[in-house]
Parts: sequence; C-alpha cells; structure tokens
Amino acid sequence: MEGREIPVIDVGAVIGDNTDVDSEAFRAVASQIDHACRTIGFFYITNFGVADDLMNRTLLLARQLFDLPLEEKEKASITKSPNHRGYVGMGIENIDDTIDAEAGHGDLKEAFDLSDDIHGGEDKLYGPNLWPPALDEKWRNEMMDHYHRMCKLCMSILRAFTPSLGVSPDHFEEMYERPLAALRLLRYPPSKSTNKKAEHQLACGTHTDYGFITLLQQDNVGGLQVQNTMGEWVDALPIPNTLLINLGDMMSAVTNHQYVATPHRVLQNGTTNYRYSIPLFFNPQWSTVLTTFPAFLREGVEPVPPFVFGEHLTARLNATYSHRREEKVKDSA
Ligand SMILES: O=C(O)CCC(=O)C(=O)O
Ligand SMILES: [Fe+2]
Repeated sequence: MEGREIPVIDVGAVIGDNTDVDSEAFRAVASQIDHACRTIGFFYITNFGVADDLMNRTLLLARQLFDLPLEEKEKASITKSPNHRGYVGMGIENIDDTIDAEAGHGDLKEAFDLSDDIHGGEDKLYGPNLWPPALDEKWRNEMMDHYHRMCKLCMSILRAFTPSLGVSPDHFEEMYERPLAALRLLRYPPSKSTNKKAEHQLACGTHTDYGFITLLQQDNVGGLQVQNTMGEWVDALPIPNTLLINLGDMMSAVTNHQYVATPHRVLQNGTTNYRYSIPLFFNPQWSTVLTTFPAFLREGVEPVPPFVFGEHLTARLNATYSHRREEKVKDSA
C-alpha cells in the first residue's frame, strides 16, 4: 500500500549546478520526491554524486572524535556554547519531551554539533564551532569539507522541490546564504553496554525534526524506524550507497501539512557495535520569513501566518535542552 515503504530515488538528474530544471529527467525526479513527501515523508537517495570513500571517511572521523576520552570531549561541551555547537554527552538530550530526562530517561546517544563559522549574531545560532582541543586542524578541515559537500547536495535536492512548491528554481538561493545548517555526529552505544534499567529505553526518542529538510547518513548497523501514515513503524534499514532525506515540521507547516514531517526513532541496535549516524539539518538563515508555498494555497485554506525561521528553531532547541532554558532564565533575570 502507498506510503507504507520508503522509496529509493535516483537523484542523478538533479545533482550539480547546471541541471536543466525543464528536462524530463529532472521533472521525473521532482515528481518522485513530491510523491514521497506527501506519503511517507522519507526517501532514500542514490547516485548523489559523492564518492563512497568520502562518506566512509566521515564515519571514521566521527569515530575518532567519540573515541576521545570523555574529559577531552567535555572540553567542547555544548553547554559552553551560546550558539549550540559542541559535544552532547550520553543521556543529556531528551528529544521526546513527553519523557522526563531528569528522571534518567534521556536518549542513549552522544552527539557533536557543528556548522559554519559564520560570525555575528551568536545569540542567533551563528558563531564559532567548539572543537575538542585534541582534534587537529586536519581533522577539522576534513570535517568542514564534508559539511560543505553535504550542504551543496541539499541545495540540489531543494532545487528539485521547487517545481512542486510552485516557486522558481533559484528560490532557495538567497535564504541559504547564511544557512542555519547543523551537521550532527551521533554515536549510539552497543545494547550490551546498557544496564537492565535501560533495557527498554530508546536510543533516540520518538520525534519529528524541527526544521526544513534533513539529510541523514547512517552506517550499516541499523535501528532507525519511521512511522507511516497508518501509524506502523517501518525499519529504515541501511542501504549501501544511499542517504536518507526527511522533512521537518516547518516544511510540513508551509505546505499546508500536505508534506509529512514523519515521526521517527532509533531502537537500541541489539548488537555489540556502536552505531554511527550523521544527520545534516539543512535550515535556511535566521531571518527567513516563511509562509505557505504558492502551490499549497487553496481557496478556503488560510495560509500559515508568516513566521521568522530562527525564532521558531530557537524555541524548539530550548524545549529540548535544559541548559538553554537555564541560560534564558539567567538572561531575563
Ligand atoms: O540516528 C538516526 O538515524 C536518526 C537521528 C535523528 O533522527 C535526529 O538526530 O534527528
Ligand atoms: Fe530526527
């Protein structure tokens, strides 16, 4: 049945700067993407133009970071960053806000957030990255190269959204000049390492992503599940040489909820391996004002009142991270 499974889309025809948006091949990809967005809200992409060894190399870099001693990682603790960069220790994040993290139910994962070093407006999530001092410049440069490569890929994918959204092919160029795009390295521990009490805990709690679109690289361990419109949990199994794309709440809002922001979660993987995954939350710049896209305006349907992207994103981050709320309390005191 439609929307039960996650489609695999060959995106070769939409990758690169000189693709012809009017070509049949481009339109065919755009239409498959549109269909996936309206049904399960997740799709795999293949033939996306980045060599396998580069993708694998990034998983290795992530491993090098997480293999550092805890005290080295803590030197770059996200709690020290006003602009949400750095290391998030095990159990700190509680992505499912219906569960009480303080009662010990935080996610079973470690994370590391990085983005562009665009300065000016640290309170608006711009500003410096926070690196563990133990990682050298070569490591940082390689990781930043990967960040830029993945952003470029997302721009191509977004361009393939444009015919279905009713906007011009370069609609997103300007709003992504200073993107709030966050690359997040994630590591989930082997199930065997968790104690009895944590046996039924999720590695990553059920949630929808906050923003626009998410690009996700996962290794071959597995554990990610997405909820289809029938409410069933579907495994998003690792498929070699693919990445996943899914939609966040704000994309859903500006399509009049015709595009689905799909709930997803990560189960403990039941193996003796760590699982690594690397999402890129590909969000437009802070000041972007969003409202319903033209293709979704219908008579009798109110467009969403225009909202500032950055304000919404910050509100969601504050709800997830207690240290950000405490900071706000300090600010307003
Ligand atoms: O680790 C994964 O596969 C998914 C992570 C995720 O959904 C998230 O960080 O938003
Ligand atoms: Fe997610």
